[in-house]
Amino acid sequence: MNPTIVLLFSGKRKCGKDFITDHLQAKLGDKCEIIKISLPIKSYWAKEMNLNLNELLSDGALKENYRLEMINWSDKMREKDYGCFCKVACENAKGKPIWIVSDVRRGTDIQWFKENYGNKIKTIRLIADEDTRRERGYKFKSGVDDVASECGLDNYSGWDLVIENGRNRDSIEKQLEKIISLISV
Ligand SMILES: Nc1ncnc2c1ncn2[C@@H]1O[C@H](COP(=O)(O)OP(=O)(O)OP(=O)(O)O)[C@@H](O)[C@H]1O
Repeated sequence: MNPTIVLLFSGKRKCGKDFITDHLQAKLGDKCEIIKISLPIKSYWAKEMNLNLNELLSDGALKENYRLEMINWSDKMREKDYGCFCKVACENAKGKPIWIVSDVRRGTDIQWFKENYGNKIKTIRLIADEDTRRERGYKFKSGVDDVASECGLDNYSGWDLVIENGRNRDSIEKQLEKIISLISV
């Protein structure tokens, strides 16, 4: 079964992509599935390096230790097929009507979803001020924060919704309400 709606979430490091999409999933329940484009990348990396996949998926230090290498390896793969990780990541979600893609990072990610799911996609940008992101553990790293995986969508202007998740954020309930209103239009 194809999805009826595909929500694409984007935002810079520590803006709260996992936090917001986890809460959204808890609210929507069985109807939805979270898709992480980074999952096939991390699965490969965990296998190759003999790492704990769950730890690599969590908000801990392991992810940061390997982030740069994972970006560089995955960019090489994308040069051959820009949709390769999007395609594999979606396999797990087949059967659910609402797809929540929690880590859209590049124009080619949006392009791939548009090509495959057309007007079912809605794009959401999460923003947070740098101080708040720093409090959550963000620290600028050259090769990570100044390359396409982090900045690829900085100049994208077609967002269906922009959500503030920094110092001036609304309550999570209000944030979720705004997102859910996209599903019903
Ligand atoms: N609205 C919020 N209220 C309270 N804590 C938050 C909020 N948003 C995010 N956080 C916390 O900030 C930290 C970073 O958030 P999260 O992991 O969701 O960011 P991310 O955008 O997914 O980061 P990354 O790009 O590194 O994967 C987490 O510990 C999370 O619980």
